[in-house]
Amino acid sequence: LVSCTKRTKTPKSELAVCRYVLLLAELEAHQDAWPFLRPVKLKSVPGYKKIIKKPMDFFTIKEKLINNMYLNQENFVIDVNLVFDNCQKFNEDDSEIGRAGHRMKRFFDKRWTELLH
Ligand SMILES: Cn1cc(C(=O)NCCCNC(=O)c2ccc(F)cc2)ccc1=O
Repeated sequence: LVSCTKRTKTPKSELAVCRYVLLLAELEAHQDAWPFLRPVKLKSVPGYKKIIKKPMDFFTIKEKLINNMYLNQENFVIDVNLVFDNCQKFNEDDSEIGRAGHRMKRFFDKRWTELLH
């Protein structure tokens, strides 16, 4: 009889983690990813610390992935969307970083949908 205790992660969640790692690698490789690759330097970007309550970036997401901190897929998507929501909040749509954020969000939404089907 196969033991029913969950000694290891269920294969489903391992597949999900692979999907996140793949998708994150694609986000980081995107030509418009440069504003989002590392945490925004709060000392060198005036106003950012006050305006953005929950900073997030692709490097931080990768660390959370590696430390297995995304127990379900929602939290992964929530953090990725936080990167783009912060960007829209802090930057004019018609700015270098604002436009990069919109392009990255469109790219993510498309790939996320494709990977789910
Ligand atoms: C998302 N966001 C980012 C900034 C920001 O100033 N971000 C750093 C830009 C400079 N960073 C680079 O140019 C860079 C970073 C890593 C790399 F691998 C290559 C280039 C300001 C407001 C904001 O809302």
